Amino acid sequence: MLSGAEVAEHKTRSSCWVIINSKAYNVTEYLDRHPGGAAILLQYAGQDATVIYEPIHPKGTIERFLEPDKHLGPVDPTTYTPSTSPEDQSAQDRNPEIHDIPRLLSLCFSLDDMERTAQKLLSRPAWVYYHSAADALGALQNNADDWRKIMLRPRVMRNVRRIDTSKTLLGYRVKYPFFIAPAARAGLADEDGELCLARGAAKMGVGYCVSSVASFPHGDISRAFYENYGGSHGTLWFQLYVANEKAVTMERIEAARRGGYKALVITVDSSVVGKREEDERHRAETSAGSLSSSFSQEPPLSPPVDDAARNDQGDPLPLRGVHSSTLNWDDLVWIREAWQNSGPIALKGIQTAEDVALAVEYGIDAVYLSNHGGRQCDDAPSSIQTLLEIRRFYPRIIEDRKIEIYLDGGVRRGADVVKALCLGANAVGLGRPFMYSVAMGNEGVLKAIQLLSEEIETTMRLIGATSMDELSASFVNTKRLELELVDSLGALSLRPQISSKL
Ligand code: HEM
Ligand SMILES: Cc1cc2nc3c(=O)[nH]c(=O)nc-3n(C[C@H](O)[C@H](O)[C@H](O)COP(=O)(O)O)c2cc1C
Repeated sequence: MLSGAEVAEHKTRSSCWVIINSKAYNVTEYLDRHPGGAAILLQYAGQDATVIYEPIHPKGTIERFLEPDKHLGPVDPTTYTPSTSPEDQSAQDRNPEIHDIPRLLSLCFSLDDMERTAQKLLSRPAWVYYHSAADALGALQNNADDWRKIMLRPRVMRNVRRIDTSKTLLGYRVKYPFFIAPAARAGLADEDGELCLARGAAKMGVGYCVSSVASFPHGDISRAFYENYGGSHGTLWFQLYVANEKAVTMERIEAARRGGYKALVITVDSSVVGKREEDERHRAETSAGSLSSSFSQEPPLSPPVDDAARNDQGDPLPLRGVHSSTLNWDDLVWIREAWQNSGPIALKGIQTAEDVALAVEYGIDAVYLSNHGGRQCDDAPSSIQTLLEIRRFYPRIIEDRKIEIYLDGGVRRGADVVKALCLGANAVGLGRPFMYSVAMGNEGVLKAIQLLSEEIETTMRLIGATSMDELSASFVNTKRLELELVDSLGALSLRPQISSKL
């Protein structure tokens, strides 16, 4: 068995070991391949990294990615102090009385109630990861504020006894005009993570767009969906992050095809990962805590200047360059080829009318307006504002239904969903609310869907609409938000396309 002192000797770029769950690993050769970058590994070189490793890696990551000969075996736990901190335990571990999920759910009357309950249940790293947003939180705030700037215009004295909320999304029937937006690492909230979401979506007949960065293999998630699928309502999409390495992207597309995912949703707003300070602060705090209690008393190692991870061509990646930063419209050619016509293709993260027009030109099936829940570009517009921009500058795109339009960001009420549909969206996604629901397991997911669908039906009755086809712009007053629209658009293409480096 190794000792903490032996591991601590390997703390440089030329020999880098880490301890995770009382086992040592040699990550020297993995440094430049590590998707989270070499710097973080070097920061923990020679030390226990469990506390930071656990919340951000799906189970089985080491077994999958690190060659067996790099698994160095157990480390004597008496020779170093494992880096767990009390605040990283889930509230359930700290307070065993918080375990009556049915009781907790019976006290939730809105998605906001569910969020407050989830905050009590989730571990601190999970809460911080789900809750955080970029920089000064401007885009996050826009998402919350803009729904309130649109008023409803209720029509009365219409027979609204029967309401039909069903729709066809990218060729598949769903019971409600909302879907579960892709969000990474549901496994932080519950050990069944994405499986809870897949079961819930299939049972309730809604859509689920599964993240590239799921806590479970994509085959297991689609199995959980199809085992619970009634055969008539519900659909499963695959969200694709285009990776720095083409081979990784091809593997993801292949997993989507094999798993029977019905649409490929390519995220296009993540050339770098946004600067999420709540997340970074928490990591820094836990890393400081773990260092003070761990074997080594040295301060964290600053990564050497030449430490930046590199892409397929050997170019250094941008800061937080976890996904491809060269992705451009030309790449759609090879992505389409790899997808082999297995279903429609959507672009997620579109934030301007110009890019919607380009997507139409490129023959894309759907645009998914989103600022990534305010986690990427700060001060980006809300998706509902982008929808108004399309209505003003390209009304034909909406009138002639040239492309399906999805959107997300800050949707917390049935009324928000109805507003988006009145303005021409096909359906809306919800990210955080569903991650919070997973903290309450399968029942939590069902409850979130139930709460939202009831609110949609109530809003439709109160404005006097009985089906999705009846929803129109005459039910909303958008004047306040329209005052904030740009006066004119930019050129469709700002500069000649750089040719793909992938
Ligand atoms: C020991 C072997 C390790 C392996 C095989 C490994 C593997 C991976 C993989 C596959 C990802 C990408 C996950 C995804 O798709 O998002 C990832 C991301 C990441 N890893 Fe590791 N990792 C290891 C150790 C560590 C350690 C010790 C730390 C920290 C001390 C760490 C920090 C991170 C971070 C910060 C990310 C990026 C998360 C994000 O922002 O999305 N990793 N790692
Ligand atoms: C914790 C978390 C993880 C996310 N992971 C992904 C992801 O893996 N892929 C992606 O395209 N979008 C991701 N998103 C963005 C969501 O798909 C969605 O755009 C956003 O959550 C919508 O805003 P909302 O949380 O206010 O509903 C993530 C969002 C959150 C909150």
